[in-house]
Amino acid sequence: MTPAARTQAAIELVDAIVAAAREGGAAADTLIARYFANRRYAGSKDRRAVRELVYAAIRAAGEIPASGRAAVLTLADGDAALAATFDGGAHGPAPIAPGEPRASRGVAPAWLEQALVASGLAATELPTLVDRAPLDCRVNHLKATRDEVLAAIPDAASIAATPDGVRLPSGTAVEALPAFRDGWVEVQDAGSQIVGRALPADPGARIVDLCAGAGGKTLALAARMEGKGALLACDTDRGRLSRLGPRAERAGVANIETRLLDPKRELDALTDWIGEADGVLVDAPCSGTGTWRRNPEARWRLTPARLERFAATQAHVLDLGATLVRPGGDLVYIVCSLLDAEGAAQVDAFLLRHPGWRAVPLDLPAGRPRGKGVRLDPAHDATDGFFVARLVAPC
Ligand SMILES: C[S@@+](CC[C@H](N)C(=O)[O-])C[C@H]1O[C@@H](n2cnc3c(N)ncnc32)[C@H](O)[C@@H]1O
Repeated sequence: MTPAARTQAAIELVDAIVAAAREGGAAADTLIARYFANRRYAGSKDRRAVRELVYAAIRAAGEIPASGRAAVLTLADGDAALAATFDGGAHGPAPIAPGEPRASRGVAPAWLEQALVASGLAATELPTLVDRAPLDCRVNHLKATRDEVLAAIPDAASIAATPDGVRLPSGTAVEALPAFRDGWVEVQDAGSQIVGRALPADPGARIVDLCAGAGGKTLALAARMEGKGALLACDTDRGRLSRLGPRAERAGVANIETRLLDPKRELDALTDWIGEADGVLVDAPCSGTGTWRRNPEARWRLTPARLERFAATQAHVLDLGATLVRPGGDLVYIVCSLLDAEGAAQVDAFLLRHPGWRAVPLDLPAGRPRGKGVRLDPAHDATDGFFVARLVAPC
């Protein structure tokens, strides 16, 4: 592809991503994969270049842009080589017309930037929310030590704040590495590794991971439990939960049971666990404001109404989790969001609804206190953004 054709491809892709954000369509990565599936003439260098341009355009536009062209033109204003590709050639974009509209630069839509600042983030820190994320992995101690992984992957470096974390150069094809195929490492952001450790998980414990998804935190819990005890992984999403089985097999974990839950009737499938769990992890569905580094277009999809629906689901799954905890047991609440409405305020509201429960201090190697929990963010911790709180049931 010529440089101009790459620019045109990026414009078309940003158009598709904008439409998907407006209509609740597929994620940017999926759209990019589909686009190239139909364009076999694009080589790997073309794909990489187009993808980088697409993500740079998404990152630069805080508000949802009017068009892909407006978003890419914003980048072209500061990049003479990119501007030169608007040459009107057969496969390239039309020349830039005087006064053509540009996408407005920013971190997020104005209402979200305001909500983040009201949640205690400094305006100067906001740009870190859409920086490029590193590629972090967790060493699976059931199969290897961190030193063995560092020896096997020479480009990997220890992540100091985590006992099991290693950071790889961005873009590493991790799934092709023998260390990945043999279950020595799992892809998991350092922040996710750190907040997951808020839940005690001793060998022999009985633990429920209520919103397990594809099991990123479940597998970390299983490793800390050394494969001993009972670990129940639940989710309402069949597709996500079904990915946990093969991952557990690769990781050499045998003590995970999965259960698919019916939304709003979750307890029907959990009667045998009511009041029985030593610990329950509620890694609740959320707006994902802490993971914009990985999914920058997510900030164009969020609306105040969607945020309210997330908050209602979070209260619901927290109450559900509390039902499963034994007297004196732990309920750990996590969201990958930096908004108080989904973090500190959820915990305050939970404690008002559940007299006798208390929040206990957390001793984590990263993050700062926020309300009755701890918050990690890209600016201070070089991780995705998370809120975590540990709640203890009355005896
Ligand atoms: C933040 S994701 C979990 C990520 C996962 N724990 C990990 O570490 O990879 C939240 C999950 O909650 C699930 N979920 C949504 N509503 C739920 C409900 N009512 N009960 C249980 N899980 C629910 C979603 O399907 C989603 O997979």
